[in-house]
Amino acid sequence: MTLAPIRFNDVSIAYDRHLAVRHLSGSFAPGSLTAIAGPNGAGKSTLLKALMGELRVAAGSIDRGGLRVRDVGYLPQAVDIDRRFPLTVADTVMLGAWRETGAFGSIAAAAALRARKALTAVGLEGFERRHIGSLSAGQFQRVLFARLLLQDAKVIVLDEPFTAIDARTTRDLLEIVRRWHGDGRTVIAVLHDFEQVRTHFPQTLLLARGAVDWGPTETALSPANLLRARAMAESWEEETPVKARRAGERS
Ligand SMILES: Nc1ncnc2c1ncn2[C@@H]1O[C@H](COP(=O)(O)OP(=O)(O)OP(=O)(O)O)[C@@H](O)[C@H]1O
Repeated sequence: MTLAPIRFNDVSIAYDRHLAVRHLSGSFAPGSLTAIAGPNGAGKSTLLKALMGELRVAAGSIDRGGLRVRDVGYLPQAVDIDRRFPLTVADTVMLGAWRETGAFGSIAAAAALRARKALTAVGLEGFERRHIGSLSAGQFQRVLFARLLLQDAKVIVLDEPFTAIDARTTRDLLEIVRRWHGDGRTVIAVLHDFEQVRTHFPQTLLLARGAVDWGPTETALSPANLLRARAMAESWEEETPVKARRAGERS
């Protein structure tokens, strides 16, 4: 599996004129397993959305190493996924194979077989006909991992995949992440649990709008870096009132 790095070249991303990510440079090496960690509002989801082409960069550039966005396996945050569609578990997993079957084409028997295997791999054998709206949060996350298995992407991007997921499901899904890494795929995951990051993710981007550190996890999550990230978060929380106070002082 040959891949080029995914490079961020001095990337800034804005909502209106508010910069959510500032001057980020660095790269995800092919086959790397990287956590993106940082305080609330640090720009982690924003970064993934820009990587997935959902947001345009305000400045700088993202080089996806020749990959098309549709070739990346992407799992958005659970809150961004609508489960009210009248889809079965099998239909949802099959969406991972749309490149082979065509969005409206007849479903290839081979892909259907792979879907069943993927469901077995995530511990949901026999769930094919269940409606996705009837699943628990953990079961639904397993379905979405089965869909990623079917998609067979070389780069996999996960946004808080284990939030509100129980310990057993998390352990099973982390095992799938470990296998993806073993296959040589590039995996990037936004995570909040530092212990999980330290145990399972060799590389970390510690983000606080800008990069605090990006490299081996042990170094990136050093106490000094975590303090810096917290201080940066406090400074952007205070940004608006400080400006207002200064304006007031001058008048
Ligand atoms: N659609 C939007 N419109 C305007 N501002 C937004 C939008 N989405 C996010 N933001 C702002 O951009 C900043 C970064 O948000 P983002 O969701 O990327 O952070 P995050 O690091 O993923 O946070 P969390 O850990 O809380 O999920 C925040 O200040 C947020 O309020």
